[in-house]
Amino acid sequence: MYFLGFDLGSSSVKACLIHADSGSVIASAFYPEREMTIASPKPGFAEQQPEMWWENACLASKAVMQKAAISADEIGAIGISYQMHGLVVIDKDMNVLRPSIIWCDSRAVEVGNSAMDALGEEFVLPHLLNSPGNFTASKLGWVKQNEPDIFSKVYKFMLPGDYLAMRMTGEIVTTPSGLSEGIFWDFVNQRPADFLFNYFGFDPEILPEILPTFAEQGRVTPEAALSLGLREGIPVTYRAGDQPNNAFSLNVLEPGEVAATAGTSGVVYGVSDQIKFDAQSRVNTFLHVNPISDSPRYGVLLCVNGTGSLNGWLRNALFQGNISYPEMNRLASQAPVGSDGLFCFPFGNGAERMLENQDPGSTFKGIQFSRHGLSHYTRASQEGIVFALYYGMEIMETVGVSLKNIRAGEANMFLSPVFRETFANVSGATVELYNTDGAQGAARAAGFGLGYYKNRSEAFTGLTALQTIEPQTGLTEKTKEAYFNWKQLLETNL
Ligand SMILES: Nc1ncnc2c1ncn2[C@@H]1O[C@H](COP(=O)(O)OP(=O)(O)O)[C@@H](O)[C@H]1O
Ligand SMILES: O=C(CO)[C@@H](O)[C@H](O)COP(=O)(O)O
Repeated sequence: MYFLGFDLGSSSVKACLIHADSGSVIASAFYPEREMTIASPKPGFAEQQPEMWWENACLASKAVMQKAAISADEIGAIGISYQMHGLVVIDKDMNVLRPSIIWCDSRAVEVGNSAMDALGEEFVLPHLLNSPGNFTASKLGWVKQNEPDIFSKVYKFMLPGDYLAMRMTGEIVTTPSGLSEGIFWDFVNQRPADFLFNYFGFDPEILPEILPTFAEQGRVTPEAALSLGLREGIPVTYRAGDQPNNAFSLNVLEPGEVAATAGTSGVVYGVSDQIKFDAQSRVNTFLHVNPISDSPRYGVLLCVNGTGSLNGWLRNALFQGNISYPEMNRLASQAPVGSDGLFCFPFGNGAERMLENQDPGSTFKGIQFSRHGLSHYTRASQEGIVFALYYGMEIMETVGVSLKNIRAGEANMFLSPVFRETFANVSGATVELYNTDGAQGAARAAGFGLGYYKNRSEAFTGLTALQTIEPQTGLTEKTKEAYFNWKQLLETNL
């Protein structure tokens, strides 16, 4: 038997087919080759067309099936991971009513702040663990206030992964973890937050059916099977936001375990069995996904929006697309630690939660024409992203999350030696890089959702640490000094 995982990222849709018993990857593919478009029709807006996600999912699925050369009858289940906090709205015929307002769109910040003021922090925080901020509920509130004609046609709202699953199965379903990432979940009453629906004036009927994360959530329809190159009737048995899913992929399930990723966004994610939250919502707490524990697990997450998005922007804007990421990494390694005093602030991809939803834009500081060249720009960008992540990690530590040992997939910006070494040197943490990614994790999770795997060792057979990066004596001092200067500049300029 095989399991098929999809990861709907902001840059591409990845698909991965694994063998159920050995856990080995049979084939993987992603579409498109260059990052998907994020449209910004107005400053602070970030939108993607759900149809584009579906088309790329179909291409990735067909490519995997072609590479694997197995019969689709042998696929036991499908799992889905997806970019979080986005909003998709559909009418009663399942037509999408407007482009998706995605996670890094900043338009709803004021809507969320007004909700927080009206409902009162003392009430909101214990129930939602976060401000409604810029999350899905506030985005839906924005549509209601600004696009009443569209809002009046909304039959259901959903998260990006719920949409992908709907296209596969025809079922409109979500999960408690998904509702928590949308800030629709009341942690006190362990159900959708009625008071928030009342505040925004949302009819509870627009909520999709709620099913567990690991369970059958629908079966591939004949029409979808044709588009995906699969067979009808394969069950979808798992869906989760890409950050809890990244943690799952790395077998980060229990308290004290920590995962990281550096895709379009960069995230550090710590698991806890205690409710921990930041009163300023600079780091966020959502329901984690854990198939082996009867009691809830929580994921405390810091997000830097401008991670791979900055790296991709540099590639396109500075190098006009004529360079590969490995070449950029080589260039970065030619500049010294601290980039000879060139500092980059990577905040050019929407409201940064860690900066209390300010959107200062990205800046390079300290440019000296006779000293700095392309290698400095490339290194300063990678260092700036790591410093921003570490700035958030310091906040996580104040919330009680310990960050000594961090697991990540050997993927995205963790492929860059400068990036991963700077990460270990500034944080003092040991970083373990594994042979996995979000699509592979979603495939393994589908096996849990089907009931095929019963425990961690069955589900994670073949998951291997490829390398361990320890802080380097001699470089930690210099890296920390560069971070200290970066942080001072950030705080004086905010
Ligand atoms: N070899 C590499 N070195 C450094 N960064 C890379 C490399 N390959 C890809 N990336 C970065 O990873 C980003 C894509 O990561 P990915 O995990 O696919 O994102 P998402 O899940 O958001 O779609 C790219 O924008 C790019 O900046
Ligand atoms: O907002 C967050 C996490 O809270 C982002 O991590 C999104 O989930 C998008 O992820 P990528 O496209 O960067 O994987």
